[in-house]
Amino acid sequence: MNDLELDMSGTPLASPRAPEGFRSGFTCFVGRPNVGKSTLMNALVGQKVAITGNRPQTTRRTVRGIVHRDDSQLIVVDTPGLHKPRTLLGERLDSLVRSTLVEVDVIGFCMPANEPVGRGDTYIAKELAAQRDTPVVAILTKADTTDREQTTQRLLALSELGEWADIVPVSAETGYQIDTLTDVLCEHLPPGAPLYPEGDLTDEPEEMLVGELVREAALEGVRDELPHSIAVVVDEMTPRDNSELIDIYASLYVERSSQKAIVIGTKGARLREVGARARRQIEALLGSRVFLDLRVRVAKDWQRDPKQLRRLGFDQQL
Ligand SMILES: Nc1nc2c(ncn2[C@@H]2O[C@H](COP(=O)(O)OP(=O)(O)OP(=O)(O)O)[C@@H](O)[C@H]2O)c(=O)[nH]1
Repeated sequence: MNDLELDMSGTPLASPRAPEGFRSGFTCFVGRPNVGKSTLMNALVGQKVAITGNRPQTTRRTVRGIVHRDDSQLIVVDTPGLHKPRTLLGERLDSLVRSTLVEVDVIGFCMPANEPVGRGDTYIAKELAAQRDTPVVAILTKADTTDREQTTQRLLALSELGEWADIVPVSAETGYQIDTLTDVLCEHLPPGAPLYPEGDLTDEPEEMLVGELVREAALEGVRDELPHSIAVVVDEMTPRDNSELIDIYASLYVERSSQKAIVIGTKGARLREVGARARRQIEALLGSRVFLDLRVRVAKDWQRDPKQLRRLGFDQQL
């Protein structure tokens, strides 16, 4: 397993020898868009390392969240929802999900308690059945939204969807069974030394997290196709001389000038709100005061253009 672990983390082992009985390895959560995968990862890690949103397909990047236990270390890889490809970006996402599935030690299949089993769930369950070598734990998410009887019914429906190593109902909102889920996932990890130093919660560069927080703020309240058309690049992030302030310059890319007008809003009101919201989150993340300068730029049809995708940083992740 060692080659694979080094491959995925890209970092050397934190300690050359495994402490007696220690387990370490990777998991990923799969499921339809919007079932609560990113929120669940944040709950497991105990800090916001992935952005969430009430629009499907908020997640575009593979973020690793790291859960530290006395006897194990679980690294959560955040995958975009499995979905049928519509654009070039969509196609790349799909192959990313598939390649992630074969590289983890245990898969978490997420289905929400507050919706009946749909075609998307059946499609993904079938995909997972093909991963014979990797155990799959079925997770009923958003268990806070249903009463006991409905939860039981959903658990039953979930159990009939496939061959699961375990089934665990959880709520990332209330924390219900989050520890239990961590225990269950860790049981499936191979023996091995910790892969990351104690205290690390993610291996995403700070600039990436900052960009994601800006994108999250920009997505709030926008409709239709716009959420998929927004990409954020942090152009510069530097501590200001003789001050505790960090200067951040970021560009918000959209695909058309009509979208640019929406993002900016009347007399720039909307962009100011986005900036204020993002700044609060970034200050919490960095533990420092921040000056945030946001520019909105048009990159025509970037989702379909390989050159633009590369420029916006999607080639390294996808
Ligand atoms: N009530 C409740 N809502 C939740 C819970 N977990 C997630 N949500 C909400 O469900 C929505 C989607 O959550 P995400 O974590 O972004 O879902 P995702 O599966 O990562 O979505 P994609 O990025 O589209 O794949 C958000 O509005 C969350 O606040 C939960 O345990 N309880």
